[in-house]
Amino acid sequence: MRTIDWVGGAIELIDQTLLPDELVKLRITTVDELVDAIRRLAVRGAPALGVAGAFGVVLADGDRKAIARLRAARPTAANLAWGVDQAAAHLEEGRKAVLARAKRIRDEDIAACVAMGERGADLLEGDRLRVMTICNTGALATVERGTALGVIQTLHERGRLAEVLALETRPLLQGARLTAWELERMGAPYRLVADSAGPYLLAKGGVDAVLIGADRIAANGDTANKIGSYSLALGAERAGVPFIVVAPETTIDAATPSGEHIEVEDRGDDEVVNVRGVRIAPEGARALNPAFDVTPHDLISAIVTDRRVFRP
Ligand SMILES: CSC[C@@H](O)[C@@H](O)C(=O)COP(=O)(O)O
Repeated sequence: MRTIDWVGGAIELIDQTLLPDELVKLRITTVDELVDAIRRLAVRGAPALGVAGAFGVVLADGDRKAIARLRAARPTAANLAWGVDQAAAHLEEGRKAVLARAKRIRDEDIAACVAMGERGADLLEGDRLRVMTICNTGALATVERGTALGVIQTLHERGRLAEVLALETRPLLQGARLTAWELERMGAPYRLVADSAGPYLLAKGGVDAVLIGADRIAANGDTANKIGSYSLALGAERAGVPFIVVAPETTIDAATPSGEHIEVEDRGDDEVVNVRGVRIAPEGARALNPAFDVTPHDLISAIVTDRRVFRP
């Protein structure tokens, strides 16, 4: 099953806001519907956003304003603007050429995830690995298989996975709702942990590697990823645990020199003061809600892409 695809002249994607309770596919036929799906995280994860952006240009039918709206729907994941630009570069050649480029981006993403899974699993040493991860970097964040969770799936398929510690990932619980759902379907052993338990569990020595994805990697290796990644990087360094970023080359933004230039999306108060529609803070409570943080390159042991391994 693909997270996102082009089916019968429209985008078909899994509505991730309904997981793990319901597995429902949305059929998207306009750019406005797609922008709405991206903003409310029905489709999410950097590589999946790249594919969504590319197919979205087909739906835009040459409307430059609609393409600009789509490109700006979420600012941090490099892949969204990249996918839009790649497809839009073929606008002069007509709709067929735009659709062909978008389909190639989808197919390249599938191949990239297979390559990252193998390269990441080859890089790790040991036979009974206990790994920690945050957010969701699985098939749901790509077209198939995923990035960091793709490495974990490959380890599981090779019989080398002892356990995954998956951070629940407040405020939107991508770890609890999506990663746990994917690990269940894989039949992989896992336990969920509260985000604040991450660095303590690293310090206690129960983890062999931290594997995360990336939303944007600056030219110097500084990496934006889901909020909470930075505290895991600090905890991993202190504990001497490898901290590994797994992302396709399409997430590398060579035009951004370092992390301080990365725009971090602020998603507003509601997601923090409410959990799945239930208010948990007093009326009038305000919140800060950065969706991502930036891990400096010196805290990263390796960046595994579909083509190579960087050691910053
Ligand atoms: C393979 S996905 C890499 C990242 O996009 C992922 O770790 C992440 O932070 C996603 O954030 P989200 O806000 O759910 O789109």
